[in-house]
Amino acid sequence: MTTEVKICGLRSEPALDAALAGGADYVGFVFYPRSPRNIEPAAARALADKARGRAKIVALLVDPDDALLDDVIATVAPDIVQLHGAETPGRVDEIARRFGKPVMKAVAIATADDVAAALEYTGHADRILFDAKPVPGEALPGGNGIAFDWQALAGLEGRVDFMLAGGLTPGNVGEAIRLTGARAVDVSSGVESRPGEKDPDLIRRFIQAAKIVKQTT
Ligand SMILES: O=C(O)c1ccccc1N[C@@H]1O[C@H](COP(=O)(O)O)[C@@H](O)[C@H]1O
Repeated sequence: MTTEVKICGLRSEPALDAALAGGADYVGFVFYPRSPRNIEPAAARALADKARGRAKIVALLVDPDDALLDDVIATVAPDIVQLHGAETPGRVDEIARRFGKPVMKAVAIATADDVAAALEYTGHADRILFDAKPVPGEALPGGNGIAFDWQALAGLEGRVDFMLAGGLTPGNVGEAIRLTGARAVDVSSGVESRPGEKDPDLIRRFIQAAKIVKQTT
């Protein structure tokens, strides 16, 4: 079994093509106007249609209301909804029920206590995404290219279905997988030449570096 890879914040065909050719398992689209990776639902639909059946399509939203979810889900038809805001377990349930899509809930991590607190989403979200806690005053709730101390996830391997994110790059993703036992990894900034500008070669290198690591179980 190889590590699953999600390439997030796609906005162009060359970047999508690199993700698909490299063997990405998930491709993510960001629906958050403050992000340099924000994409309109209609533009995401065109890219998603090219990826459909080859990689799972993930719609990333931050504290979305039902109207935005209605629009994104009707237009893009994602396979998975990624919630990257302050959504409560109750709101996760509500969204999963109303839209009938698997939900991945992102949780901001700095310490092992944050990991323990994140487990409140077990039984609500289909998967938990561990991302670095943004530094206070940071512009975005995610996509900042910062890593957290992976030791915070010690002991979690095999007990919780999680995806690892935050500051991953082609250079550090192998070590991150080995240290945490992550079965799935997610990247945005680490495969960009500047915020919002994906680099096809970095995408290819990231997927290769993640997939080469042997999963032990
Ligand atoms: O990518 C964004 O712009 C973004 C905006 C708002 C919330 C989350 C966002 N991205 C997600 O953040 C993590 C970590 O990204 P990075 O690799 O450290 O840049 C990842 O899950 C992205 O999908």
